[in-house]
Amino acid sequence: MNWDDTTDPAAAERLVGSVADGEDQAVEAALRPKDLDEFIGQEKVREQLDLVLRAARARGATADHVLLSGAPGLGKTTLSMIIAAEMEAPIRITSGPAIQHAGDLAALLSSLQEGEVLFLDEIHRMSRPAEEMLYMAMEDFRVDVIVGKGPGATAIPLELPPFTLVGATTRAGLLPPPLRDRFGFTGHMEFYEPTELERVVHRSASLLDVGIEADGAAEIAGRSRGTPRIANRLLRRVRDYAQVKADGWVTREIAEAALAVYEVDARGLDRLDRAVLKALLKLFGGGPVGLSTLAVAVGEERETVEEVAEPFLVREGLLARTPRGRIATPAAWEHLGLVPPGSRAAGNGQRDLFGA
Ligand SMILES: Nc1ncnc2c1ncn2[C@@H]1O[C@H](COP(=O)(O)OP(=O)(O)OP(=O)(O)O)[C@@H](O)[C@H]1O
Repeated sequence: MNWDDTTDPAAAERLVGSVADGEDQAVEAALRPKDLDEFIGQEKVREQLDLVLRAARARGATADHVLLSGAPGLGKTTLSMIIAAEMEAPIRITSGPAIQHAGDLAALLSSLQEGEVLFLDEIHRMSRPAEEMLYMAMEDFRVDVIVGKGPGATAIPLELPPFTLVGATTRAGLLPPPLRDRFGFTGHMEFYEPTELERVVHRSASLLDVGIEADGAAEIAGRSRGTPRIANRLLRRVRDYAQVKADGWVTREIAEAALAVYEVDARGLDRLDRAVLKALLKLFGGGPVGLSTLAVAVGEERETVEEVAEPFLVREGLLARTPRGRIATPAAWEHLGLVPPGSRAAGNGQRDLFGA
């Protein structure tokens, strides 16, 4: 699945976008769980990783390389920091797009300390030559530095200290098998359950010194699209509202009122998501309709509809992509309080397609 909405500017501006914005980056450091016990949810990954790390510690060895895959904002960076903390090792953080030349990677690898954790975000976006150098570095803790050009070029082997590579990717399927195979452990990060996100919201509220009722936390969690980063962001907006419009205490009513101001609905859809669904239902009778036509109808670029709005609508079972075009599911009609044309369900409080 394509979760990689990092390149679309429309994605970055959204309150429910999963990519970190400047404000997120500033506060996220304070909200990150510091060890595996504090890390909420992802039970399988946590349990498996715990075993990998304990075993490495017991052997006095550097932990195996770890690959973490999953959508943005699910906690891959946080887990890499936890890995370093649990191994009592320093961590270096960089990303695939920042390593464009094999020489950049050689310089980085040769400056690592023994046992250091190297977190490589967006590992699927590394250049080919750097990727090939990484194979040998991961397996043999050695790189060949090429000196000179053409027939006179020579490869000088450079020994590296043992290190743990933690690679993160939103697109595990894009990694070449030789790279994937060199990781000793792969953890697939799933979207979080609402009850887990409630715990995330409670924890963050306590760190941010925000008073919150259980109902208020549940309301925020239910609109957070399975993503802790979004939960934390919505909490901050709700906190603003509670401080400006009330006494600072977050109740269900306050959370609902605040998120209505920001146009994030009960299921976590925002203005763009609803515009796409509304056009599909009201203008095209639920489809099928082609992506380009749908994009024109909502006044957005085709890529914005496809990469920013659709993945969540599909995941929520509100929209389906078919060979004949996009179609709305019965859940979409229900969510927007509309009834499909020809349906005999009108009269139960829902409006039919043409507002009758
Ligand atoms: N399991 C969790 N428990 C509590 N908080 C979490 C958890 N996972 C993530 N968070 C919080 O969500 C925020 C985003 O997490 P993080 O930066 O680790 O995500 P990411 O998957 O690395 O995102 P990206 O792919 O964009 O780099 C952080 O502030 C972190 O505190």
